[in-house]
This record gives sequence, structure tokens and C-alpha cells, in this order.
Amino acid sequence: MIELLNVRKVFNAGSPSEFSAINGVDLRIAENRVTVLKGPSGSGKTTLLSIVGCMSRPSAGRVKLRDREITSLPERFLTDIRRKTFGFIFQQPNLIKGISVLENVMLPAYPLGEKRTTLKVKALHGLNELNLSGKAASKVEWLSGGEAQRVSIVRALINDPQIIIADEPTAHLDTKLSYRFMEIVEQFKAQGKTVIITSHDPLVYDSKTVDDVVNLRDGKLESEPA
Ligand SMILES: Nc1ncnc2c1ncn2[C@@H]1O[C@H](COP(=O)(O)OP(=O)(O)OP(=O)(O)O)[C@@H](O)[C@H]1O
Repeated sequence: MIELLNVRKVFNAGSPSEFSAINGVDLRIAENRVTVLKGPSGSGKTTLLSIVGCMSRPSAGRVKLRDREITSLPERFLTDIRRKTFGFIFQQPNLIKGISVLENVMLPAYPLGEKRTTLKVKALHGLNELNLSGKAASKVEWLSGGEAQRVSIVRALINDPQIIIADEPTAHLDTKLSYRFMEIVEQFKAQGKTVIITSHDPLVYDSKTVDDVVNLRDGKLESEPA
């Protein structure tokens, strides 16, 4: 469903700090599977994930989403695809300070014009699923690291995305919450969703929930998905 063809990413092209982070990757990520991008620090996992999630464009090569070539689509189309297709869980939760947990979770849904009451029910349900009901009215600056990470997971799911993209999702979670996260991933799969995760964490890449592990080194694939 997502296909990368000879994808390259060069940062700061033409300057002395030019750096080639992705060096010709061919990858097919299948629907309704859980794929982990694994590899040493600096191997290009986050860079590749951001290309897969249409957050950045490759310097060369092609990206296809459900057989549709999206590489050269104008930015407004990409924004629309991002909003409707993907849910993003970042390494840092990136929550907005000064507003409540509930408002943070509802925020990505506003551009889609859903009724606020429906949205609120959905957001509260999501918070409840991750044991955060008691925190709905809290300001995000009061949350612990693990709570903030869980709020960012609920926020990523508010638009019911078909594809979930998670960059080191367990980085700030203890063992118990990391297992809980993988249970949630299992639920996504049962709902027919596709999940793509970058991780250094064996608890993630060795999990039975994971279908494919893609190894990256120096911006290249070491092996094809199993
Ligand atoms: N905007 C940028 N400008 C210049 N170089 C960059 C930029 N973003 C990433 N890089 C470089 O590209 C390489 C790959 O970075 P990336 O963040 O994809 O690695 P990673 O495998 O996710 O690492 P980590 O596990 O440490 O998060 C690194 O050497 C990084 O310094």
C-alpha cells in the first residue's frame, strides 16, 4: 500500500554540510501489518518514516500510496492526505501548553469539521482507553512524560487514521506501559489498520505483534521484510 522506489534524501544539498541520509531505498509496506524500522542511531529511521508519512519529500525516487504517486503532489494535497490517512506519534509528544489534555486531543480533528460534541465523546473515550480519564481537564504541563506520551497516542487516533506512524513510541514509557502500547498496536491491527514504527526497543521489534522488521544502516536497507 506504501511503496518507495529508489528513494534518496539529501540534507543541505550543495552546501559544505551536505549529508545523504537515505541512499536508494526500495521498500513496500503492506496493508494491515505492523512494520518496524530498526537500525543504529543516525541510520535514517526517522528520515525514512517522515517520507513514508508524507511529512517530507524525497530528494529523488518515488513514493506511492495505494498505487497513487504522491511524490510531486502540491503541498495542499499532501496536507489533506496526512490529515485523513495518517496518525502520527512522535518521539517527543509535542503537546500544546496552556490548553487542556482534552483540547490537545481534539485539535487535529478541527479542520475536518466534525461536530464538537461528537468529537468530545470520541476524545474522552480515547483518553479512557489509555487510563487518562482523570487527566482530561489537566493542563499538559502537569503531566508526567509517560502520560504526555499516552496523550499524544490518543491525539494521533482522533481522526481514525488508516495508517499509524510512530517514531520511537516507547522512548518515554516504562516496561508496563510499553507492553500496553504494543497491546494497542495489536488492537489497531485487529481493526485492519497499518502500523509503521521506528524503534530501538527489543520490547517493540521482538514483539509477536510485529509482522515485518526492516533493518536500516547508513541510509540503506540491510534486509527485506520477512
Ligand atoms: N534536517 C537535517 N539536516 C541535516 N542532517 C540531518 C537532518 N535530519 C537528519 N539528519 C541526519 O541524517 C541522519 C539520519 O537521521 P535520522 O534522524 O533519520 O536517524 P535515526 O536512525 O532516526 O536516528 P536516531 O535513532 O538517533 O533517532 C543523521 O546523521 C542525522 O544527523
